[in-house]
Formats: sequence, structure tokens, C-alpha cells
Amino acid sequence: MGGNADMYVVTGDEMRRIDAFTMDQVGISDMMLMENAGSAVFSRLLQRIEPSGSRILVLIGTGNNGGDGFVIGRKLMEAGFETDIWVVPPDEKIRGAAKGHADVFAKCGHRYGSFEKDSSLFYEKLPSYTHIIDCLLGTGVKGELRSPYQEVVDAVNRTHACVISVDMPSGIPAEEGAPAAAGIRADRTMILQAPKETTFLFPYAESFGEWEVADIGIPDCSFKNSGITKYVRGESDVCRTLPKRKANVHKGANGKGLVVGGSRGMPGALSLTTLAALRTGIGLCTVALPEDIRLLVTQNAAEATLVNLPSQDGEIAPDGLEALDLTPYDGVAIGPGMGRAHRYDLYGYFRVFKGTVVIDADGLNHLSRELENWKDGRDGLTVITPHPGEMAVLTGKTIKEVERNRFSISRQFAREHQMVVVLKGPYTITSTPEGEQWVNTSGNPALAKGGSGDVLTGMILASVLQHSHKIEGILNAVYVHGHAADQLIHERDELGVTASDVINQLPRAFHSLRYP
Ligand SMILES: NC(=O)C1=CN([C@@H]2O[C@H](COP(=O)(O)OP(=O)(O)OC[C@H]3O[C@@H](n4cnc5c(N)ncnc54)[C@H](OP(=O)(O)O)[C@@H]3O)[C@@H](O)[C@H]2O)[C@@H](O)CC1
Ligand SMILES: [K+]
Repeated sequence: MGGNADMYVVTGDEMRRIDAFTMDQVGISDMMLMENAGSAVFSRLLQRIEPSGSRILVLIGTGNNGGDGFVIGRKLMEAGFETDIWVVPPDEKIRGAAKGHADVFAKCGHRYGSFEKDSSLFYEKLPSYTHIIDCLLGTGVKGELRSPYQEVVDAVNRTHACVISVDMPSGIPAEEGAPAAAGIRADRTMILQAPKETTFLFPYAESFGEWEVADIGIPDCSFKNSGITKYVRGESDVCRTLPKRKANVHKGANGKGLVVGGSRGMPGALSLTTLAALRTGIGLCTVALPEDIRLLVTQNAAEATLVNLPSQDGEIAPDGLEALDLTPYDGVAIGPGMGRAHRYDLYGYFRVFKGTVVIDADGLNHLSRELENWKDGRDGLTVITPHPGEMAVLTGKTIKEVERNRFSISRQFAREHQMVVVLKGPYTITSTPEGEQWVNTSGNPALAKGGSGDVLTGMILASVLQHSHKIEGILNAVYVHGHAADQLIHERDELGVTASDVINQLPRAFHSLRYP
């Protein structure tokens, strides 16, 4: 993948490497980057803050995040906004480019308040501001906030002002795995150039509020040369890569898929997966299921063909998969509603199959018992779609550990087991065995319901079979799934949106992306 349109995801250390490369190898100075950062944020503030009636506080800390604040403050003052600048650390702590911009600010005739010298005046004025621009701390924060930062942050969080953080909500770490920290709770964060990992990890993500990304002129080569392979996947990427059908295409060219699963207790999951595959444009879809539930599934998915598998106790019999010939199919999705009563040798069954295999739900439970076998990889692409609970079972970690380390745990699992991992949740992360990762930006809590995962599985199967670049197929399915749910909650409350609603919305979701 790649190209100029990529938006990257970084840790604090990675961002420092990228900054260093940009300064030392590309030749754009830190003063220039800071000027760009301040200008980019200022022009975005102009779209959000009216000069009349607003009183703005720019809050400045020790490091370069504070340096951005001197640029923003200067520009706000020169544009006629009623603006106060308060600097929290003593003057002598401000160094480097931040000191450079503090000097520019002063030479332009502007003055700032010193929290160290007059904290009582600061606290007295704090409730009077309509907007607070938070430039206290950025990616350089380490550990829990020290005094007086913690007190200032708490006081800001108690105000009724609109808080806009620059790059990061101050106090929040940039990377996963760091201990939970209490920082600024922003209404909006204007991220500089590249979102940080915690933008997408809860509980940190809540502190960012709404977020947007401001380009500060760091070139793509700085990211590539720093080895960054984590990306944000947004709408424009999907619009660019949706496959277009030729007028004379026949059904066989759009993929022949097989959906395997279902049990007496859970026939609906299989219907959802099948219908989602059909609504995602699969050419032909066959359902393989325990023979005693076939009527329940066929009633719902008239377009699918059926293969009956031997049934035992309402689930596919332990040797039931052996009878199934995979040669007619380009891809298989296995697991929805499958049940857990029996054991199957999934690796042995799929090893030499050249098509894509998508494993979800109960299929992941079966997979967890034979993980060692998968480390050698198989002939075709394997995709797993765990939610954090399933990822915890697969890795032997707790759900909390998975949630705290979504990037590293999914990356490592994908590498070790030669699979594409689609770790679901708010901001689903897709990881390849080669170490590339994409964060999905569509979706909402309406999807946190039974059946959503079954729908995604069918969509991924169908989408992979229609894309020449299979990873793009997966990423597009993940995006469109969330996009359909986003469209639905414009019209109705998220509580009442079901997985079936999402399936029915898919034609509209695809249409809106194909003809934006
Ligand atoms: N590099 C560039 O070219 C560009 C960078 N840019 C901007 O720079 C930001 C990163 O800058 P940075 O590295 O200076 O980090 P930043 O967070 O501002 O300050 C760190 C300092 O804070 C302190 N401190 C740390 N932990 C603390 C704690 N728990 N509690 C209290 N204090 C704590 C500690 O200082 P100390 O108090 O120890 O002297 C530490 O040194 C980045 O987010 C972006 O906004 C843009 O301008 C574009 C160009
Ligand atoms: K900040």
C-alpha cells in the first residue's frame, strides 16, 4: 500500500524519530515545524471561534507543545481575538524551539502571565474564558502529572469552557501500555500530522473528544524512512479502492464463497453471514450446515445454495467437514453459530486450500485449541475476526490486557500465526503477518450487539473475493460495515439498530461511497 494519502499512527518515540529525520535529513527546522503547527491549528480555530464574545486562554507548558502555544497565541492576538497566554513552568525551563518562539512572541510586543509568579490571578481569571487552548504537554509526557500541572489540569476540567487540545490532551500518554493517566478532557483535539496510538484506545480515546488532524508539513518520506507501518483507514481510502464491475461480468467472476457453521441453537448467525455476503456482492454463495437446521436458514437466504453436513447433537458432526469438497470455492467463512460441542481439525482441513479462509465466532474457539499448527501458515490467506474476549482466549491474556495493548497484541499474533487479525471493537485494528496495521474509523455503539460480527464475517468473505488486493478487500468490508451503521443512526436511535438493519443498509452504504 502506501502513497501520499496515507495517514499514519505513531507512538511518542516514533514521532520523535520522524521529527528528527525531518530536521536532520530533510532539512526542515524545528522552528519551521512549530510555526507550521501553530499556523495549522490557528487556521482551524478560525473556523470554530468567533472573535466577538469569545475570551481565549492559551495554556503553555515546558516542552515543544508549549512552543506551539506561543505561535497560536501570537496569531490569535494579531487577529484581534481577546486572548490571554499563561505559562505554567518558570521561564528558564523553556528551551530550544519553544524558547525561540517565546522570543518571537515577546519581540512582537506580546506579554504572557506567569503561573509561577501569580497563580491566584490565574485561578481567578480561569472561569471567565470561553475557550481554552491546551498546549501544556504533548507527546513528551511521562508518567503521572506532577505538580502544578495536575492542579492546573483539574481546574481546567472543572471549567465550562470549550477545551481544545493541541496534538494531545495534556497528561494522556501517546502510546498503548502506559499506565492510565488523568489528563485534560478535551472537547476537541487538533492532532499534529499523525494520530497517536491512544487516540484509538479506550479509556484514553474519550479524553480526545472530537479529533481532527492538521498537516504541519512533515513529508511522507520521514514516516517511510522511520519504518512506520500503522495507518488510519478512512472514507477516501475506501472510495478510491472499491472495485468497479465491468458491464459484461458474470457471477462466477465475483467469487464463489462457502459459509460453514450453524447449529440447532444458533441458526440465525449463519443466515446473517450469508445475507451479508450476498449484500456485499458475492457472485455465488453456498451454505454448509448441519442438515437438521437447513430449513431455518434457507427461509432467509433464498439466493444461497446448500450443502447438508452430517449432524450430531444439533452441530456439525466431528467428521462432518471431511465430506465437504472445497475445490469449487474461492473462499470460506467458518464459525458463525457453529457451536462448541465437538472438535475439528481446522488446520488439517484448510492447509492446502488455496482460497481465503475467514474464521470467526465459535470457529475461533476451535482454532484456539490447535493454534500451534497454524504457525507454519497455509496455502491461502487466513483472516480471523476476534472481539477482545475472543482475542483474550486466543492469546491467554485478560480482556483488559488486550484492550490496553490492542496494537502490539494483534500485531504479534498476526506475525506468529501467519494470519490477518481483524481485532474488533471501537476503532477495529487490522494487522497483517508482515506487520502492517490499519485503524478503522467508521462505526458506532449501535454495532455493539449480537449478530454484528456475523455480518462482518460475511462481508469480509465477499469483499476479499472481489478485490485483487485482498487486504484492501478486508479493510473496505470493515469500513463499510461501520459506515452502514453510521448512516443508520442519522435516521434512528442506536438502541434499535439491529444486525439485520445493517445488512439492509449495505446497498445504500456502498452507493454513497461509490458516488460520494
Ligand atoms: N519536535 C518537533 O519538531 C515538533 C514538536 N511539536 C510539538 O512538540 C510536542 C512534543 O514536544 P516535547 O517532546 O518537548 O514534549 P512536551 O510534551 O511538549 O513536553 C515534555 C516536557 O514536559 C515535562 N513533563 C513530562 N512529563 C511530565 C509530567 N508527568 N508532569 C509534568 N511535566 C512533565 C518535561 O519537562 P520538565 O518539566 O521535566 O522539564 C518534558 O520535557 C508535540 O506533542 C507537538 O505538540 C510540534 O511543534 C511540531 C514540531
Ligand atoms: K496538549
